[in-house]
Amino acid sequence: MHRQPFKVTVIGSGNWGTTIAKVVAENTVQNPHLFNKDVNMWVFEEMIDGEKLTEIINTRHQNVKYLPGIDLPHNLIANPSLLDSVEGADILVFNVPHQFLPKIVLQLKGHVSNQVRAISCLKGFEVGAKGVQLLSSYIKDELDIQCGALSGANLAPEVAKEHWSETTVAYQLPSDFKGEGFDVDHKVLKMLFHRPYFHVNVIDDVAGISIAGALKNVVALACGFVEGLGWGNNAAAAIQRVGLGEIIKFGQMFFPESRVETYYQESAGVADLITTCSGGRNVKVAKYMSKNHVDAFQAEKELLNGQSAQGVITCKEVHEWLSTCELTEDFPLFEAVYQIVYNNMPMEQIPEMIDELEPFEVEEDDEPQ
Ligand SMILES: NC(=O)C1=CN([C@@H]2O[C@H](COP(=O)(O)OP(=O)(O)OC[C@H]3O[C@@H](n4cnc5c(N)ncnc54)[C@H](O)[C@@H]3O)[C@@H](O)[C@H]2O)C=CC1
Ligand SMILES: O=C(CO)COP(=O)(O)O
Repeated sequence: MHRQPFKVTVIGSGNWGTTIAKVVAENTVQNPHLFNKDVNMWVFEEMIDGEKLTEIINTRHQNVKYLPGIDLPHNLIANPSLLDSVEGADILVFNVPHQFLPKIVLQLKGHVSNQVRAISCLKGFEVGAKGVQLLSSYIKDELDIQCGALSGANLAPEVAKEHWSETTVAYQLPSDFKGEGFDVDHKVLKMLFHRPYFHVNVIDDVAGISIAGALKNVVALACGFVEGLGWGNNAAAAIQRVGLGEIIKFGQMFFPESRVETYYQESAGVADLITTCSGGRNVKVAKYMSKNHVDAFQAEKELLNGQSAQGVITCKEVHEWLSTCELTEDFPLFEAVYQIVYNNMPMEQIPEMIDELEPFEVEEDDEPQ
């Protein structure tokens, strides 16, 4: 880590990756004392009608595949080489669908100084030898760099169009914090992400915002199933109520450092659950499955043009972890989503699966005469 101005690289260029890169690049231009103007964005290269996506971004300044119709700042530079894009960076902003993170981190190992600081915008978990891990902890452990998170009620297309929204950034200062002006702190992160249309609150609770962000995608799938069945708003609200309970329980059980207040006080909590269940990709994929009788992978393929509905993978990660702990019965909604997506359980069975009431037993004396 050098003295400011800090150099920033965004790793990822999907729907949210490109949107956050736009936000960051707008702020680096406006704050030259704090940040280097140019922002590298690592792009998983692909050809679009015979042209490289990186070349399209660098010449037409639009990500025509993952964020069409949105003009990008000219100081945002697409780079197809992961290692070249992180060269000299002080701050890494990770923003890829989380199934690709292990491969990316493996490539970065040995090429990133432990003085670099990072923020993960990913929503999901890593389940492996270390049990269930936050993605920020996974990045921190694998690369030996301090890593926080950004999560909120942020449907990318709305943020990209500069419609007002809020978000939460969570970051804990590392034990080798170098001091103001020499290191990343809450003030620097606010300057990096806050825009007039994108209001940032910076807190310490990395676990709370990450758990909420990962698990609301699973709840959104359940919401899409009942909506697709035509059960209406009451059913969707019931799913969100039960889902919120399971999100909080999961946090308290496996990440006791997370704070319950984060779920209702921060954009990353209930607000993100509501927006995702209203108009996110997860709810759309689940509705499509329900209406067209296709599986989740087919629905993703037909609907999302290469984008990812992260709940499809997260429900499996959650199931694997809960099975290891023999606790699947304690999270009936998460388990129902897993069974629907991976074992063809009929969606109509959700109410029975999540029913928390004891079966109503008629006493003999009460039986109608
Ligand atoms: N899109 C949204 O509205 C929001 C997304 N998020 C989260 O941000 C994270 C990133 O999501 P998006 O940017 O929307 O991604 P996306 O869903 O648009 O996925 C497309 C991206 O994946 C990349 N990709 C495809 N194959 C790959 C491979 N083999 N290796 C590496 N990259 C590959 C593509 O190049 C493209 O950049 C996810 O965890 C998501 O949950 C968070 C808030 C909002
Ligand atoms: O995380 C999101 C909104 O905050 C985006 O949700 P989807 O991935 O379901 O679109």
